[in-house]
Amino acid sequence: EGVVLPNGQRLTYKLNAFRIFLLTYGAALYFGFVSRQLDLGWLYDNFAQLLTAAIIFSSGLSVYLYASSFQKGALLSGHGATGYPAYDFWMGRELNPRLLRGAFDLKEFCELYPGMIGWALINLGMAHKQWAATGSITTSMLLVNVFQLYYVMDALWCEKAILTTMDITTDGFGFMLAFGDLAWVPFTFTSCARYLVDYPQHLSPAATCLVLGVKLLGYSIFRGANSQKDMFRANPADPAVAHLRTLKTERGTQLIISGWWGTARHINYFGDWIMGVAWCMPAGVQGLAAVVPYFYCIYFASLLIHRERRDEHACRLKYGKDWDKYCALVRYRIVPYLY
Ligand SMILES: NC(=O)C1=CN([C@@H]2O[C@H](COP(=O)(O)OP(=O)(O)OC[C@H]3O[C@@H](n4cnc5c(N)ncnc54)[C@H](OP(=O)(O)O)[C@@H]3O)[C@@H](O)[C@H]2O)C=CC1
Ligand SMILES: CC(C)=CCC[C@@H](C)[C@H]1CC=C2C3=C(CC[C@@]21C)[C@@]1(C)CC[C@H](O)C(C)(C)[C@@H]1CC3
Repeated sequence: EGVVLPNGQRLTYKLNAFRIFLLTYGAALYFGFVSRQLDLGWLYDNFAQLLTAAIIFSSGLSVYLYASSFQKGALLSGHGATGYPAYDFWMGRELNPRLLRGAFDLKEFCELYPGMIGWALINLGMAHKQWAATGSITTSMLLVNVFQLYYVMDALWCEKAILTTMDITTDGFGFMLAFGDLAWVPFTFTSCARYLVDYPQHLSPAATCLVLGVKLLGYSIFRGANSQKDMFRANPADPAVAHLRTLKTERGTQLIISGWWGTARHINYFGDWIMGVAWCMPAGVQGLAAVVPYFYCIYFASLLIHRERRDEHACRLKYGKDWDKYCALVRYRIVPYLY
């Protein structure tokens, strides 16, 4: 798959994330739970050491990325090469640093492979630790594993969708994404699963149904909105999206102003956040008091609010006054009738 950058340059990517996920996660499942030759609980026992290693590695990678971005011919990010070293180190100067004569894209790899697959494996390790300690896996631990596993699989199966995100097309590869991909995602997104090893929660059937309902609501909005936009961007004449009302723009690309995208300018973020709440709910009311298992949905709200502002800025540059027209038609940023 390829992506055409704002400067017209076309980059190609080899998409192997889902296959590598199947190999690694499948092996962990078999050797951990079937042949029982692998103690996945080791991930729980050595969590702090692994996190420390991830922080050290991502920091070292960031130093390499910053230094190598000064090589002649490096393709720089539009807003990561400001001349302010601290900001450029954080955001990343080079847009798509590569190895092996351009065959290995460091940013795309780090964004989807070690962090996302690591997230699923650490969750599995938490479930294995609970299973080894108690002889069973609670409904709450199962829900967290299944929910987040599905999210990881969705991201890896739809790997080419990441090629049009701002992280690939616009943001440089610096400490924010290196640390975010390799340390933040696998070690903070697993907070709830880790909490459930120390404080097992037993959900009632009613509570389980409530969690499932919230997850289904969030996923319907997330998948419905993202698929609608992806289909429209791929082929506006597709019968599934041809009925949508749109705003024609001088840029040439149309903006959807009905369907999911008529309710809020980033309705997909709202669905994603609702899913995040469903991932935390298995920790129950006791988890709320502990805060840690609800960290994901608290952090995620701040990330999405900030991300929406960054995308708004990018869209205002892309669309100019047409974006103002769009904002007048679709007044809410993320939450319909609220924000
Ligand atoms: N779990 C996590 O930590 C994270 C999850 N995500 C998720 O990733 C998904 C993708 O988010 P993100 O990468 O921010 O990008 P989005 O999928 O939100 O896409 C934003 C782009 O879509 C286009 N667009 C915006 N409005 C419209 C419209 N009305 N009609 C047609 N096109 C429109 C614009 O690009 P153009 O017009 O140029 O096509 C805009 O720049 C989201 O669901 C988000 O929740 C994102 C970050 C972190
Ligand atoms: C505090 C701090 C260092 C934050 C760094 C932000 C990163 C954690 C996120 C920035 C963009 C991300 C994306 C995903 C995960 C989190 C990070 C890396 C993503 C891979 C999750 C799955 C989605 O389907 C996605 C592929 C669209 C998404 C891409 C952006």
